[in-house]
Amino acid sequence: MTTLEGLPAVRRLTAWEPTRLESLAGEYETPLYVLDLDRVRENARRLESAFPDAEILYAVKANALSDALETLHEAGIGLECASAGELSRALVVTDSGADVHYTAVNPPAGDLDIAVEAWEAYPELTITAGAEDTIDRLEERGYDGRLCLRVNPGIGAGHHEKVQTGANAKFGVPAERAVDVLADAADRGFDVVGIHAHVGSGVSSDQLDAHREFVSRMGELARSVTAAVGDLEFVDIGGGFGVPYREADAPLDLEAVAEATREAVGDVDAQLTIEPGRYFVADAGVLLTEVNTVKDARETTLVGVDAGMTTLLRPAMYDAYHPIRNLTADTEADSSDGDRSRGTTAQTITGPICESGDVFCTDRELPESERGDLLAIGNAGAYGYEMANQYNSRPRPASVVIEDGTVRLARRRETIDDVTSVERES
Ligand SMILES: Cc1ncc(COP(=O)(O)O)c(C=O)c1O
Ligand SMILES: N[C@@H](CCCC[NH3+])C(=O)O
Repeated sequence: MTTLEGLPAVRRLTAWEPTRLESLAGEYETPLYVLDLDRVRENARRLESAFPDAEILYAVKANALSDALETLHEAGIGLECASAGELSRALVVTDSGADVHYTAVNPPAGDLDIAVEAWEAYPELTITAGAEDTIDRLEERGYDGRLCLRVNPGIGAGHHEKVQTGANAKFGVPAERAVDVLADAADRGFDVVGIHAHVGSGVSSDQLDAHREFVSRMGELARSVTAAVGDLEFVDIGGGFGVPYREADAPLDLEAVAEATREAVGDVDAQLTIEPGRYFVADAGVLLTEVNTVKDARETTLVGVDAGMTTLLRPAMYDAYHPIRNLTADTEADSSDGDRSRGTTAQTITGPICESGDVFCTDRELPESERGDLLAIGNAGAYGYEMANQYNSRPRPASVVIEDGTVRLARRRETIDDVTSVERES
């Protein structure tokens, strides 16, 4: 059983050093994403120790920053890509392509062209198809390389309905059709290497039963495919391992997830493959943002900050909870000469975007905010920058990484010119 105190299974926002974060904001301005690469490595080690015999890939979509990909590649983790763009990033990092999977979901023609070109250069690349059309379209492009079939297992799980994929018809070929589809693909000359499914994202320990049912369906399917079509090299059960976002949430019991997985697929004569994204990076990232407005509204104190739903979309999109800490108030409270101690009050924290959904939290009890305060929004390492956008013609923020105690700029802040220049170029 993973415990909070024993293993560093969850990194609370309070573990970040406030004065350090303040100095980063001072140097690089806000809003600013910060990613701790040492923490990413620790998360990788925890996954490796829970799944010692598995092939582990990183789902690049969680955070595609080159520094994150390089760090994980050096740690022996492969890369799972959801688009031609992610694939292009992975090919910069990989040596042979053998540790790269491209998972095609209704792939635009240009993506398939790039994936097939990538395979010509890296024949050990694996392409995972989630529809028979995708297999046909690969064949039309002359592809007869390593093929994995994404199946729809008919069971989903995850932190929100919008991220549950396992029973959503968009994702994968119905599992009951998999044997026929793979037999046909093998007859057509594809190198059938695996089956794949992804139950959903942000699966927590209280959804362990759904995970158990999911992996048991995958085990059963793997045995049927092996009997009817031939040996499989791997069974890929996707990612989805949840991390705690609320202060009171327990960390995912990774050992229990691994044990349930082994019970279901341990006797299948194929490599187990997992491809988490969030687990590697979520708690390795924070978003720093500055308070610019404090208003006494009718029922709450309204706090305006310089990050918004364009910087971190998760609260607006999924009502996702992210821990928030007022670093300025904490530094004051810690400083020896500081005799100031702020009270707390219920605050609604919102960004600069013209949408009423542009809210990070509603009526959350936090130290009273003042203009100029620096806030840290925790667990922002996964699906943070990746889902950032330029709505309201707002440039995306900068990202810095911390490694071995040093900080470097990993991605510069966009400018308004970056937002508009593509029009002038066309
Ligand atoms: C196919 C696939 N693999 C892996 C992942 C990674 O999910 P997570 O970040 O929840 O581990 C996703 C995203 O949900 C996915 O769609
Ligand atoms: N973007 C989602 C996760 C979805 C992963 C992709 N299938 C989140 O922030 O929770």
